[in-house]
Amino acid sequence: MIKIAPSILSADFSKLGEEINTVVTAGADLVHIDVMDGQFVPNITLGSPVVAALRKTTKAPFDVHLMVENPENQIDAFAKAGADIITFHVEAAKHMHRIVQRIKEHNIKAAIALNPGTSLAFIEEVLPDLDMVLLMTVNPGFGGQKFIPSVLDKIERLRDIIDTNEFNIDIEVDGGINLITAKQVIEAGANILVAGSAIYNADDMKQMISDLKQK
Ligand SMILES: O=C(CO)[C@H](O)[C@H](O)COP(=O)(O)O
Ligand SMILES: [Fe+2]
Repeated sequence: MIKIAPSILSADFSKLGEEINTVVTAGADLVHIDVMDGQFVPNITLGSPVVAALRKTTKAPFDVHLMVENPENQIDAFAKAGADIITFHVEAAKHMHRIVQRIKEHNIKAAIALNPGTSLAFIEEVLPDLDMVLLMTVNPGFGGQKFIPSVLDKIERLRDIIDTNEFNIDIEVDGGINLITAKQVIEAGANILVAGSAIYNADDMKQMISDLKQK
């Protein structure tokens, strides 16, 4: 089953609570929250107090994508704020295994993100401990960027590893997902699609979410 996770990076930040409810009503399976620290990526977005406030506005699962240096310092705060999945970047992590365990201590899902230029080999040893892998299909930092097609091959290779080993791990993709690239990533083996601009700029969000699932 394909799940859609609208990224609130493309939402109107002056009314985030309403914007989340709009996509949840339109059929979002998860709410994707992009956390940027101005260090790992150039932008700064929001922190755990904002997530805690948004938690009061919906019961929908929060998929928190940490684009931050030293992610180990942020796990407890975002878990307490109400994250259901916490994803950190392998490129920012010195102690990957420890961070995964730290997330799991909160009884929530743990995921690792890989930039387009990062090899799957970096997560091989921790793969059995993960609930999800996020394969970035753009370089992180901004919404509305162009999909990088070379990641399709990486999605296929990860799908093969997961299926061969009978791991229960979701493959999420993030960046430049639209009606054309959604078809490509689903065929390659992704099952959770993040989409920001495609959903928030759509005239009919409900139709867009349903169309992105390629039903
Ligand atoms: O993590 C992200 C950027 O670093 C965002 O989730 C992503 O870019 C979504 O935006 P769009 O669908 O417009 O590309
Ligand atoms: Fe993201």
